[in-house]
Formats: sequence, structure tokens, C-alpha cells
Amino acid sequence: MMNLKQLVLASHNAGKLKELQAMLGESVQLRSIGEFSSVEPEETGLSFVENAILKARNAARISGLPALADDSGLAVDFLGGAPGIYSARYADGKGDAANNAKLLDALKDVPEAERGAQFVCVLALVRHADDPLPILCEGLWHGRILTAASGEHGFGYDPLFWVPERNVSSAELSPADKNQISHRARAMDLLRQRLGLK
Ligand SMILES: O=c1nc[nH]c2c1ncn2[C@H]1C[C@H](O)[C@@H](COP(=O)(O)OP(=O)(O)OP(=O)(O)O)O1
Ligand SMILES: [Mg+2]
Repeated sequence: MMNLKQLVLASHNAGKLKELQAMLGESVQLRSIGEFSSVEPEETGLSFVENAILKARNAARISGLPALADDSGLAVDFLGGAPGIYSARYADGKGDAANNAKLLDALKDVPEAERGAQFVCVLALVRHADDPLPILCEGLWHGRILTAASGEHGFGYDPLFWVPERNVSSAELSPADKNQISHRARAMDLLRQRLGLK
């Protein structure tokens, strides 16, 4: 289908690169778009799908290689699905710690039963910048937002995301465990199937 030994990851997030590379194994080498450019494209889409495609096309254009993009985020029930596609920008670009603090504040006094949330991941793979048929795969992960941060692993909102099936926060899971059950793992599972890698 395409030469998957040279796949560029359209992401400047080191946490994503680590997780996706671990899931793909050694048969596919993911190269970061950071090797080619430090300019991040503006994520102007209104959906995870649109932003994933936009990032993948941009990376393919810059690198000349097939490109994989991951657009992901946290949809909190009590907030009507926010921050959603704006998760990375929730605290106006001040970073993970500020995002987490803002989320804790937004859910202050909200009881446990109303703290449901989903991590969402959309993966988009394009063979070239103008590919008319991107491969799209989605994964969801259901959990709850904690009332305080817990755990040191992972990135982003992991310290605030309670994983009911394991009784720990996402940041308390080992990387290997997170990579078995996360939203990203589910999306990658579908992608591997679509590519005939499993
Ligand atoms: O497994 C996860 N564990 C914790 N947090 C996560 C996860 N997956 C996504 N997230 C959060 C991080 C960021 O606040 C937003 C993604 O935003 P998103 O634009 O897709 O990624 P990004 O800007 O960090 O890197 P890039 O766009 O270059 O791929 O959702
Ligand atoms: Mg981003």
C-alpha cells in the first residue's frame, strides 16, 4: 500500500511519539515532524478529524513522506464535551499544568457521579499531501476527572483522569499498561488492522 518504513509523525508532542512508536513496534519507524520543521500548523478545524487531516497533510507537504497525525483531547461531560478539540489550548497555551489547574477549578464542587469524561483520539494517515483518501481511525477511553492530580507517568491530563477498569489514574498506569487500553491504543489497533499490520 505504501512504504511504511518512512512514516513521519505530524506531532510536536513527545508523549504521543513515544506512545505511538511503542504501539507500532520496530517494523515502522516514526520520524518526528520536528526533524523537518519547528513551525506548528494552526489547528483551525472544528473537529478532531479535520485537525488530524490538516496536521497530516501539512507534515506530508513539509517532509515529502507519508504522514500520520494524532488529534486528541479530553471531553468532559459536565462541560458539555469541553475542552474537546481545544484541550491543548484550554488555558490559552500556558501548558499542561495550567490546563489541569483550570479543569480542576471548572469542576470544583462537582460530585463524583457528574465527573465523567472521555479521552478522544483520531489518527489520520495520508500517503502524500494531497491524498484524497486519508485513513481515519478513532478511539475513545471512558473515565472520570479526579479532584486532585495523581501519578507521574504519561503527559497532559493523565494525572487527572481516573481509569475505572484499573482503579488508578492514567498517570499511575505504567506506559505499557496505558498503551494497552488508552484511546490512542484503540485508534492504533484499528489503524494496524486497516494497514494489514495485524
Ligand atoms: O493520552 C493522553 N493523556 C493525557 N492527555 C492527553 C492524551 N491525549 C491527548 N491529551 C491531551 C493533551 C493535549 O492537551 C490535548 C491534545 O492536543 P493536540 O492538539 O491533539 O496535541 P498537541 O498540541 O499536544 O500536539 P500536536 O498537535 O503537535 O500533535 O489532549
Ligand atoms: Mg496540537
